[in-house]
Amino acid sequence: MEQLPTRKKVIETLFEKWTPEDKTELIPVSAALNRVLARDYAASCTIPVVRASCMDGVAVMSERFRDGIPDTSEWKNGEDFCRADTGDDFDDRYDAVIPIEAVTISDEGKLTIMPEVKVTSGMNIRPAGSTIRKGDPVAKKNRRLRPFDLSCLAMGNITEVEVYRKPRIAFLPTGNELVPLGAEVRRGNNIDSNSILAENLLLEMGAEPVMYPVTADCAEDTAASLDRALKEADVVVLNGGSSKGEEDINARLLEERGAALFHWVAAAPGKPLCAALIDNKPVINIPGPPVAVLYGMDWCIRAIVHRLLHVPMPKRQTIQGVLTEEIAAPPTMEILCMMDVDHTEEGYRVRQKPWKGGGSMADTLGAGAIYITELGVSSKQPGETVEVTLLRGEEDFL
Ligand SMILES: Nc1nc2c(c(=O)[nH]1)N[C@H]1C(S)=C(S)[C@@H](COP(=O)(O)OP(=O)(O)OC[C@H]3O[C@@H](n4cnc5c(N)ncnc54)[C@H](O)[C@@H]3O)O[C@H]1N2
Ligand code: MOO
Repeated sequence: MEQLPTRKKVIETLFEKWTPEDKTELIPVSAALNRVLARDYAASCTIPVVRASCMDGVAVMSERFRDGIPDTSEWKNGEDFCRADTGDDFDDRYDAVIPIEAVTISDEGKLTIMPEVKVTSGMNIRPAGSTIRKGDPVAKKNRRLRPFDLSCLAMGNITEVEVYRKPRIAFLPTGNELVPLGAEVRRGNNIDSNSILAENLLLEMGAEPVMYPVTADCAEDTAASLDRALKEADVVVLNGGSSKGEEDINARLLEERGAALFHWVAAAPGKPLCAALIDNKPVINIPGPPVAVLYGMDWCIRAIVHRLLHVPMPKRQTIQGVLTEEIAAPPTMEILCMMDVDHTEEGYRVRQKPWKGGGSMADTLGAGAIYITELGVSSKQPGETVEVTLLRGEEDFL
């Protein structure tokens, strides 16, 4: 049997032939959570500007303590000492802070210092720049900004940041049978559930979905929608119409334009996937079945989005589970298996959900984990341990 191109091969070839354009924008730091920096940033200020107390206490002049605790009966607040709490600045004449627990200040403002107190210059004082120094690096290019990164930028008084624009990914559902969510479902109809799936997968990836209404299976209309999407987006996903039916015109359209790099891949569900490049923009025809959309969005579009975002794909949580039933798959294909996960006293037990016959698509999509069969391996037997990737937090299974 002919070996179809693997997911790896498709992505490698696409990335070799495609030169993504870096598009950036300037946004307020307060709106930058999870965005990716397009340049390095350094602090534009020093904090503390001079220095600050690092205890709640009393600031004093250390030279007066050279011979032990001085007589403080005539000391005046604001002249001989002053209150300086944690983080406070104070007059330059003082150079040490005594913790408040080691002194008493009477109602009349008279200071008494405990006899065992030792005072040295700089005591309990944070120097200038101990929070941040002008010019200190505060955030690095190609970092996804987490809450603590935003606080570092704020400490450096950076108000706006240059980030990569969210990749605009157009999603074009196609099919005469499709009706929008909420419409009456008549004989022969199917609800366009892939749009809500794709839109939310894209949002999770940090992309900006550009959603199109359903286009009928008509070559002219699809070509017009595709051209519009190519103007509006960085990447276009054409959904459905990828296989061999009369109405399967989408992959054909890409082939006719001479843009197709691959049609049919060694990954199923979704084997008739077609990957193309038009005007230096990836155009991916993901097959119509919902699990094919889940898989295609995951291995192909996710890789493209992260390339545009300049960050590696986040690692997902995996667990080791013992198979309760055989998984059989052609050794030339990487098959996405939707898995049920059970937590027992002996650990995890996993089982493939049916994806063609024997169960509903809705049940299949509700799987707790995925397993992708390995090239060159034709079956996994009950009792074997496999690594599965969780689609929900592990806490959901415990
Ligand atoms: N004779 C053959 N038939 C098929 C083959 C083949 O090799 N020979 N390949 C099969 C494989 S594998 C797949 S995968 C599918 C691919 O289907 P298409 O990409 O052509 O998709 P459609 O025919 O348009 O739709 C298939 C199925 O998916 C539903 N669909 C489509 N869009 C949506 C949407 N937006 N939301 C929800 N569901 C959607 C559609 O209604 C159909 O039920 O072809 C096999 N056939
Ligand atoms: O690959 Mo289609 O790959 O049967 O769903």
